[in-house]
Amino acid sequence: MPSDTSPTLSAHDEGNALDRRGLMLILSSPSGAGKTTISRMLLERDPHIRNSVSCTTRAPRPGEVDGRDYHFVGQDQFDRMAEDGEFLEWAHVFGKSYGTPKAQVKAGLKAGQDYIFDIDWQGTQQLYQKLERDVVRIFLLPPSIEELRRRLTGRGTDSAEVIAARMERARSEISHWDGYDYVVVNDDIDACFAKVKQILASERLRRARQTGLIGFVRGLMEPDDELG
Ligand SMILES: Nc1ncnc2c1ncn2[C@@H]1O[C@H](COP(=O)(O)OP(=O)(O)OP(=O)(O)O)[C@@H](O)[C@H]1O
Ligand SMILES: Nc1nc2c(ncn2[C@@H]2O[C@H](COP(=O)(O)O)[C@@H](O)[C@H]2O)c(=O)[nH]1
Repeated sequence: MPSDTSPTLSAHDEGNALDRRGLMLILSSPSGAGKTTISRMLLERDPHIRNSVSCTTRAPRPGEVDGRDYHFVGQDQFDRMAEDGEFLEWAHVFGKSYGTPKAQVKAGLKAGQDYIFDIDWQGTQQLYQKLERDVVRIFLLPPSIEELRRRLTGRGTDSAEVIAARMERARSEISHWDGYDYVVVNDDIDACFAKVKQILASERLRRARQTGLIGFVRGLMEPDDELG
């Protein structure tokens, strides 16, 4: 029998697992490749992961909700927050400012909470420099440049000018693919989602994240009273 101080198996993730530290799942891609779609699918289906809601100075798109999709802030407020060190990372993207608020994430990770980040390569590098062991980096690629244009146009949320600017940046965004742990081509959405889920499931099982393992293994290795 394990002693009183041995950890018990706790309900965590799918099925029972040991207590563990949370992880930061980063999704990056050229604009329109499918980060938001995959993030939403994950958030709807997996109760153990939360969205890291960024601040941005860009205007809301139709259907976007303040506080859920982004915190929409003015440039002055964003600059003040950056100056006060309120961001884990921040960057200028497509002429606007975007940043990840620090609040919650650090404490959440310690308590075993996972977070999903839809951020660009600049933010990914900053998070990796600060929290390397917590970060899992996935880059999504479109099946072709033509399909990327079709998706940006078909989304119907941006002006022709905005779409042209994002297409113009697509190749330079794609050039950062090799700064990621995993690269997934988002051709079929369900197949892509299945791969992202597989990555998440494996990363949750990493030994270094399983903070309950040391005590659990110690308990297993204690002498068995019944054997004498
Ligand atoms: N595998 C797919 N097949 C077809 N359409 C897709 C697929 N994945 C995403 N889409 C569609 O492509 C459009 C762009 O997707 P989404 O908004 O998720 O991209 P994004 O990478 O988050 O873009 P941004 O960086 O501009 O926010 C959406 O209309 C979405 O429904
Ligand atoms: N470095 C950061 N990049 C971010 C953040 N939030 C979003 N993004 C990236 O910006 C572009 C454009 O996003 P959109 O919603 O305007 O289409 C995209 O690549 C996002 O991943 C952030 O907090 N930090």
